[in-house]
Amino acid sequence: MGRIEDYALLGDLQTAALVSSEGSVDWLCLPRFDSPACFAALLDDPGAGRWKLAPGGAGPCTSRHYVEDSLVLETEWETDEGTVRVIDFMPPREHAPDIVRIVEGVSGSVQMYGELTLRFDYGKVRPWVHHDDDQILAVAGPDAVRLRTPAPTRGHEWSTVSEFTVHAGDRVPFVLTWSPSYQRRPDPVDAEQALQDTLGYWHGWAERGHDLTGPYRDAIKRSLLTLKALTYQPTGGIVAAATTSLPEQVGGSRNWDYRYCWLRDATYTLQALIAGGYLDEANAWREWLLRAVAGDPADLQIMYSLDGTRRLSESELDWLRGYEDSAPVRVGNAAAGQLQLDVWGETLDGLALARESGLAATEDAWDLQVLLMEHLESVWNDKDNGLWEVRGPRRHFTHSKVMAWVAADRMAKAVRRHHSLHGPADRWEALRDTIHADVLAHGFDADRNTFVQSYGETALDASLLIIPRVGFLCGDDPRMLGTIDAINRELTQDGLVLRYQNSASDDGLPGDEGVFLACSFWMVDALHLAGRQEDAIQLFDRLLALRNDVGLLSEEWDPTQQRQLGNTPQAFSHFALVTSGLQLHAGRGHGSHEPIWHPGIPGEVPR
Ligand SMILES: OC[C@H]1O[C@H](O[C@H]2O[C@H](CO)[C@@H](O)[C@H](O)[C@H]2O)[C@H](O)[C@@H](O)[C@@H]1O
Repeated sequence: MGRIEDYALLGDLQTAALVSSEGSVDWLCLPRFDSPACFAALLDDPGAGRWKLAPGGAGPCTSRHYVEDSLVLETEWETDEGTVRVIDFMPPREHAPDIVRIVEGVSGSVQMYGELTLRFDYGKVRPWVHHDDDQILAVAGPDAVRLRTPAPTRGHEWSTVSEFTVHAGDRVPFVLTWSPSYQRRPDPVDAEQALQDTLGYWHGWAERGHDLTGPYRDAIKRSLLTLKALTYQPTGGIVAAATTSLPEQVGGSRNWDYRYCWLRDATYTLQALIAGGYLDEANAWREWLLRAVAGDPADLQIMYSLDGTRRLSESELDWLRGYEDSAPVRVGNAAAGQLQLDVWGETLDGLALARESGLAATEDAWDLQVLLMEHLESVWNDKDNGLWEVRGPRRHFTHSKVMAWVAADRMAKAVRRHHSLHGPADRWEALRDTIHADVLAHGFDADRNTFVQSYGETALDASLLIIPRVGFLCGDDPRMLGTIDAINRELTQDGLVLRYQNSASDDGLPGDEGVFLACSFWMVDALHLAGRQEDAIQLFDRLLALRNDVGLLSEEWDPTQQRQLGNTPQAFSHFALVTSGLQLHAGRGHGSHEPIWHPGIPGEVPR
């Protein structure tokens, strides 16, 4: 399989597909992001399911791009015989999920080769395939997939092969549609009409946001589009990434399933979407949250499935080799059962931002916030697994305590600012001050002038870079300047930031990992808030250069091999890009709970 950065994303707001630069759809879960994959070649080889459509014998494309602000992908090959373009997209879902591929002859006459290998249940199940009127129908158990195309097709070794010549001006459509095998066949989709509708949808969505200008406009917009593609429209939930088990170290076992809704990742995504001008998504997510966490606040989970299901049992798919032999491939995620105290802070911070940005407070939403805060009052001083979800022993993570401070701060401020919001503000202010003192007493190493990962330990942690952004200390506080220096000195590889040193902090896992991209964006924010604007811009520009040719980032980067690592595209990396980019764009610092955008922000980055 290709490198992680070889993949582009298609999406219909309920699931996503990854298309390689060789024109192969190597990852697709149907009907939802977290359903079993019918194309799982990404995690094994083409026999685990894929759909290739490219000039016969061709390698990687000559170029590819998304059509303006959309998720419609155009991939071009210039060959000796001529030039051909494949237009790939998933129409935003109305009834059944479709992938549409239109082969367009640009010049000359090009011999095309298509190979559709469907393998349901993550590569395990071979369907029965036969012709059904004008369609090819593949059925196994609950799944049915239909392919409609005027191009010739034939069965070959459990795949459907299509060989044809495309001439300049030709447009040859392929429409692949999924439906439950026990339901009637979905109405056929007209490929050209679907293309116009899909472009219209994404352009309309892009225009709804703030009108961005300046050198970072395209990068920020692409990240916002990517974050939108990771949202699940029927419920308002947001997945952390579109994939499972892309490794944090090639050949290693740090392979996790990210196709779920983390309260942390989702609220950060929400902050980025709000900053980009998208309040509807914030509203949908708040509704999702109210349903997902309903019940006893003591039972709050740090993550749920897209519809709020709580049981996300982790298991291994032993029939898949894993990406470049990085085994195991996991589905489900045992982190769902962990205690991660930061999520209260992130959630209450995100809801405060939504409120301050104009999303009307509702009684239900405020009641939930009060219940969450009351529960946090009783547990903030416990040891936890921290935001990095360590599987080693629980600790007093400094970042978790800082985020508990955030929760108390936002709740107290809400009551003070809004007459209609009631709660024990005095008590929450007192708790806020207690936590502040606790962090400074136990989470700061005065001898080294740096905050540390957990109380009483010396290890560093990049999550502490968010301290000024959440308003715990000023950006130019000497303790923050010391932390920035310590992280730059001891926690970077090739100038990019690691989450923590595996050798110094027991995370309970074997192996190593790359640099965590969101942490480098947090360094951009910290530098900016410390007044080191030039350094912030330099690092941000460097991070932008790590995006692939279509603007996507996975979770991590391997500075030695110069390649992306981890699940892709990852919301964590993209929301961090958006907030850092907008902050630089605005040319001023802002707090996580303050709307970043308001009239009067200059349109150009001051350089
Ligand atoms: O490093 C071990 C943990 O890795 C995953 O967690 C990471 O991804 C989450 C989703 O983006 C993110 O919220 C978390 O901060 C990251 O550490 C994995 O999900 C965990 O199961 C695993 O223990």
